[in-house]
Amino acid sequence: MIVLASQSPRRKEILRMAGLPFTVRVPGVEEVRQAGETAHQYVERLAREKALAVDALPQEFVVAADTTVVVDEHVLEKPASEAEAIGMLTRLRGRQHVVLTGVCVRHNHQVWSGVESTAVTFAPLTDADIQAYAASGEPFDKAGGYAIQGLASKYITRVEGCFFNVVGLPVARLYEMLKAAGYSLALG
Ligand SMILES: Cc1cn([C@H]2C[C@H](O)[C@@H](COP(=O)(O)OP(=O)(O)OP(=O)(O)O)O2)c(=O)[nH]c1=O
Repeated sequence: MIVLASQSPRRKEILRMAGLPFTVRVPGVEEVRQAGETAHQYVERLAREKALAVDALPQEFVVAADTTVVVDEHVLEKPASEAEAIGMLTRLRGRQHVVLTGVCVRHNHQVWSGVESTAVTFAPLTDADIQAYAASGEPFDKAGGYAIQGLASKYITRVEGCFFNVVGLPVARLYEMLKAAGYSLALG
């Protein structure tokens, strides 16, 4: 059985869509980037910490992830205010940025992890577009302040790489990691 160490509704939805049965155990991990840590190191470390922060039986496969948005070396996490969301979207509009998701599988004292990267391009949004989107409330529990699978979908002109990685879980890469760890769908 897969144990999803996440409270993200999007991560649950992606596992459900992929037909991977799971239960949820929510880790209590503080998401603070360490000085000098690259964005890749940050998301991979957090995914590992989340996977290690939940109890699991030897036969269970723990899955955890952490997503962040990087543009011009700036790491954009979840906006804490409408003003912060407006600032993020202003930085993202009319250009390409990268979404990184660190993903971790833990099984029987063994840990596998990696970072999947997807390039996303935004249309040139007007200030009015950005203000309306920020006022929608959608940005607030999303890294980078947008949801490619939500209202922001009408603003995304190009995706290069795994789409589900942007939403929060690179499910094809995760499935390869699960199989490498000995997971089989027949196990349920
Ligand atoms: C970029 C982007 C992010 N997101 C979401 C996915 C994640 O839920 C969130 C990134 O925050 P995370 O800190 O990775 O995850 P989380 O806090 O939501 O959940 P947990 O730590 O318990 O696993 O942003 C989207 O839903 N759509 C998008 O387009």
